Amino acid sequence: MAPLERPPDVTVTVPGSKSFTNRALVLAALADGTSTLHGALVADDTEAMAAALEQLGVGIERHDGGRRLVVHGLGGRLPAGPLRIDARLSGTTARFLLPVLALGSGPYVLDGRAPLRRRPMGPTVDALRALGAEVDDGAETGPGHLPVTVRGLGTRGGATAVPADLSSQFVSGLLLAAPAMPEGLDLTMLGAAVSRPYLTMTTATMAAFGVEVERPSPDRFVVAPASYRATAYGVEPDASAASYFLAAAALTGGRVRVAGLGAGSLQGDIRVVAVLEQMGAEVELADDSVEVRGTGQLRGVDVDLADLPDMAQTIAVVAAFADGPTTVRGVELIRHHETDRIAAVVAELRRCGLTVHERRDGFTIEPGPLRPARIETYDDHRMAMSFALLGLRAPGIEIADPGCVAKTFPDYFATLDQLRRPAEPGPEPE
Ligand SMILES: O=C(O)C1=C[C@@H](OP(=O)(O)O)[C@@H](O)[C@H](O)C1
Ligand SMILES: C=C(OP(=O)(O)O)C(=O)O
Repeated sequence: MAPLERPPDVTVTVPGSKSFTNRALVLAALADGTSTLHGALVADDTEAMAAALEQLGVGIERHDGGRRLVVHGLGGRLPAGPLRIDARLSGTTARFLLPVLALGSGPYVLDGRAPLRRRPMGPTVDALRALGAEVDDGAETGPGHLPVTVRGLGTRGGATAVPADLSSQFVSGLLLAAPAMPEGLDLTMLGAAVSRPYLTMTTATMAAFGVEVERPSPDRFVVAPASYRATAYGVEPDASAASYFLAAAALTGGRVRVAGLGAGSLQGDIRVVAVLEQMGAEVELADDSVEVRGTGQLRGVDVDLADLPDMAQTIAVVAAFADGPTTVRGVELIRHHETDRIAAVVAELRRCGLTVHERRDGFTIEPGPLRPARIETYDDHRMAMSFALLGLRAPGIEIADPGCVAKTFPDYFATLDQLRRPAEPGPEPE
């Protein structure tokens, strides 16, 4: 990708939220009746979820290229096994589906591709055993890892404590299935919870499908046995996907607006604009749109991204162009994402010639001139999407395995090319 010839001045459209799409798919599947999802993401992560649910007997009609889904729910009744389900590379599919599988007799085997087999599943496995399910894990890759076999005849529900300092998805997945458990769920989080905004996204989506979650304390969730109500659900644009275009405005000195995403979003990653503003960009967060304007000035910052861990790579590439060092902290958990994202960011920015200091929970980037480099992406869509931004300003940046963006944003590079469009006409003179 050649550097931009002039700063962008565009409005871009990003696809639906992966996180909301996969939550809504699970709840529509558990509901009794027919739901419609509008604006759904069409990508590998969501197709993994949809295909898995179809194996469980959920009817899914795809319209408008898969962006509108008509889902015929099971009402919590799962077919007997044996079934083998492939979560591919999707952490949400794995962590959200395991508790769903514990609602059926099974046996169900949940597996995934090698990078997903490396990611932790132990907190969900332990919680499901505590709730009465029979779970065999680690036959091939060690305890707490896929493939995992589930038999749910004994699942009662009730009380359980779940570590929340490694991933928020273990808690989210158990909550999503909770109303279908005979005794419901009384879940207490252990440790310093990470990615907290995703927990709010979970309870908000559950409410949209008719189930309320009580929160007696910030770390405790109580869900009574209940039935989800089939509904029409609108998926908002993906704030994580939007971040790359908003960051592009900040690091090129241009203007980028993303429609359909605004101040009311529950997605924690919308908060990336506060970091871009701290670095020197101008930000306009309206009800139904977000706009970032680069000012030509970028300051280094010291930020804790524990609530928006997927933004660590986005901020890292902006930091490469700042006028001082940037430290990202509070994101040790991203070592267990698609790849060890801390090690990957450090290695690839060093490959570009920057001095980067690795921390246990993040990194410190010293900005400087970038040399041409072929960026390794480690099966990680966010490595590809974030590091591609370097090429908007620096020559000779090549992204290895660009197709890995299909995990959540198949059209990413076509959308990124829109930054080369001629400036949008300004308002007519008075
Ligand atoms: O619940 C979700 O939809 C997600 C939660 C987060 O996972 P972690 O809590 O493991 O960071 C996030 O990184 C992921 O992209 C999506
Ligand atoms: C961590 C991510 O996804 P998941 O955990 O759902 O695979 C991500 O999209 O950055």
